Amino acid sequence: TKKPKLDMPYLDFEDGDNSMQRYLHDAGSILERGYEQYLKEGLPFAMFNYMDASTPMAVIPLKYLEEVRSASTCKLSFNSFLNKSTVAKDIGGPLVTDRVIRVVRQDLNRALNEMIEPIQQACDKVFGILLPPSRDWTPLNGHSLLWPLVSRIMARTFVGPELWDSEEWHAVVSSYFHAGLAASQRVRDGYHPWLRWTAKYFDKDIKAIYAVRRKGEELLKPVIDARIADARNQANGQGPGFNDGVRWLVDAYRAENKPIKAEQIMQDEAFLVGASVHGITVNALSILFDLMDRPESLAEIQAEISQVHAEYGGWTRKSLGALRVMDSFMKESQRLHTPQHCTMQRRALEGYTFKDGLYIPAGTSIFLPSRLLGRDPDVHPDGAKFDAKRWKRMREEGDATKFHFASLQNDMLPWGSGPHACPGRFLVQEVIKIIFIHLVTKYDVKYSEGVESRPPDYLEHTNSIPNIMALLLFKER
Ligand code: HEM
Repeated sequence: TKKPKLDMPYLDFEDGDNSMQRYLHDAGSILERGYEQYLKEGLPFAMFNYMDASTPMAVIPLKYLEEVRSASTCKLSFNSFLNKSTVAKDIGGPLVTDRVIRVVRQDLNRALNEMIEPIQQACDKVFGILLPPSRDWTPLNGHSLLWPLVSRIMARTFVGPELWDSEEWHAVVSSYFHAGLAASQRVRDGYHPWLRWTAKYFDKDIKAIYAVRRKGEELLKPVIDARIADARNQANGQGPGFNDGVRWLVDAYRAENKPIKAEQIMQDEAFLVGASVHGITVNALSILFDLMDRPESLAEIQAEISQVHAEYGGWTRKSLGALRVMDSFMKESQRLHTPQHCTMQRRALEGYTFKDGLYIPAGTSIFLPSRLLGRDPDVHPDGAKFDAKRWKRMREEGDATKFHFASLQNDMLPWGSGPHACPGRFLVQEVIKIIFIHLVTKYDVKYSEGVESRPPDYLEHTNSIPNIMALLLFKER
């Protein structure tokens, strides 16, 4: 018997230009049309999937959220979606595993309190180097400031004290990330799925990935040995001496009785870098642009920082939690400018039928709307307006435990939802707050000559990335 096909309307560009380039830079306009025409009516639609040309994307409405959330990972899989769309296996990139997810969800979140101080030290050092004391305005784009800063913060968290500030390590991380992006795009666009395994023999970026992996393994080996020794010492009643990603990974492999290999730990670290550095960088930059456009909010946030600091005497998770104006501003910025148009992506590992009969064939990936949901005025009152204190008011007038930057909500999905919701979101919340405490208390920031407000986002398939290359001017206050 013939297998059922994806049964939903298919949207493409109505003017007939359906080139890959068009999907790379303009897919958002199809999503906008589909959101208004179908999703808001509770109906799904399909469109070309730039990340996997073999099957269309199935974009489904919010009414399926609960079912997607609770579907078994053997049927609707986030890991499979990610591994397939990054073509990680064919380019030698890192695969997401349940183990590495567990490390973030359990070990990282347990350690968050202890991370606050090292994150502040990383900020002190990197700001000091990139924006040294000067009476003049220093030009720097958002990427040049935030990438090295966030990369060091994440290295302190996931690698530990030995390599967090190592130029060699950061060169490995940066080369791996950039070669990975280039290779995955070229292999997706240029190789038939059956022939992708051959790309490693020809593609210069894949060769670069294997080379930086080896370099990274060399750097990690002494760190891994120190963590194995630390775990042994702890078993004998001493320590622990380390609380970082390499130690958590070593513990995870030991608990499973699996060999501890530098090769695998390097790949786990690469996944953690990929999941965190770019996302935090663009989220922080987006908030910075929104803040520069609202001097009255900036002044309120500066006043809140000094009042909370005076009250608590320093920065801990508790005092960071008391920055309610800042938290609300961050969340409002994320509501309007979350980079991902869609989240809750899952790949159907077998044919999947929703309760109302909607059928998703094996191999098809589903997506839920995130950015357009956040902007929808029927979902968020006065949805087009940047209302800086929207979420602070909701906490005061409604439930004080909800509506934080890292809270999960059904009416906006920047972190996804349910058991697979982003486990790194609490770290993101604290990191962005610490970065802004440094930035707005120590520096004035303005746009370069001729730019009045937030520059337009870059559109990249179903993502809208804040303009990381726009030049900003910084001066010590
Ligand atoms: C602003 C930055 C970030 C954003 C916007 C973001 C967003 C997301 C989203 C939308 C998901 C999918 C959730 C779902 O489908 O239900 C996810 C998953 C995940 N994120 Fe993040 N994330 C960010 C930063 C981080 C960081 C810093 C880490 C690591 C520390 C991290 C680790 C993960 C992991 C491990 C998963 C997979 C969870 C699972 O499948 O159970 N993310 N993230």
